[in-house]
Amino acid sequence: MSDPSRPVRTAAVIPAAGRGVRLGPGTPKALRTLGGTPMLVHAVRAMAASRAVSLIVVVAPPDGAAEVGRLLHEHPLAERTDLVVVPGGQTRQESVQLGLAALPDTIEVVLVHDAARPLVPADTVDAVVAAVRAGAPAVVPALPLADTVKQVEPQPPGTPEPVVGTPERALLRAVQTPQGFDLATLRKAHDIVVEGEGATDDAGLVERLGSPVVVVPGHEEAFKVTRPLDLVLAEAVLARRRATDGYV
Ligand SMILES: Nc1ccn([C@@H]2O[C@H](COP(=O)(O)OP(=O)(O)OP(=O)(O)O)[C@@H](O)[C@H]2O)c(=O)n1
Ligand SMILES: C[C@](O)(CO)[C@H](O)COP(=O)(O)O
Repeated sequence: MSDPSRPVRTAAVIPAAGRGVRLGPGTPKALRTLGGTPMLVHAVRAMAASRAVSLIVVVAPPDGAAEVGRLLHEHPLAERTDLVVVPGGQTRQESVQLGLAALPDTIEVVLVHDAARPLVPADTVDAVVAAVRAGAPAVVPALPLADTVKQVEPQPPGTPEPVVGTPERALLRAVQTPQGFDLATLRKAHDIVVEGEGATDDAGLVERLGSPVVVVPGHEEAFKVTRPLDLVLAEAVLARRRATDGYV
């Protein structure tokens, strides 16, 4: 039986190597600013806000690791959190794999958190860590859906898409990050799933192993900055936090 008083070493991998095509032309998405501070810096601070996290691996755009290193040097963290920057890959899955490869074997629990979810609250991060430490090999924060979802038969642009089904909404959840894992389980999942047959999130890879994945409550402010309107919402949330919580 595991000793609950023994410290479990927890790291966070932050994939930040995406271009942000859906946000529109410009610098890579993670380096765009939110309230004057790069989105990536907010995401790194959100992980460091959890006392459990002792190491953060940032996966930078493939040609931008030096720039990201400089940027993070200008925005230092409290001394208890170590920071490493590695270059990323062509897909999110590849970037996460490169981040996992940088983790020492002393790490037991890993969080994978999108740089594009800069405003996840510390309580959500802590809830994910706590569920993994309690024995779940894979934990995802998620929220019920507000919209009804239709399954369609995809058609070329301009052609109406026939509906083939309406999944029961009460059974669906919209999944966020950080997703938390027993490190050995996540490494195994990434090792056996070949690129191109991947999943859109890390828990999806663990599901293919046949290992259990559980959901804990997500948070509205953990939304992903994907399209321009998300940036407007993120600026508003940040401004409110700065005015009311002394958030930096
Ligand atoms: N090759 C990639 C692609 C994505 N990501 C990261 O994965 C997270 C979630 O991806 P998403 O928000 O979809 O970002 P992009 O891939 O940049 O977006 P888009 O598809 O609009 O280009 C982001 O933090 C992004 O930087 C990554 O590390 N490496
Ligand atoms: C991991 C994720 O954020 C969970 O919702 C999402 O799947 C990332 O998807 P994207 O294809 O990178 O937008």
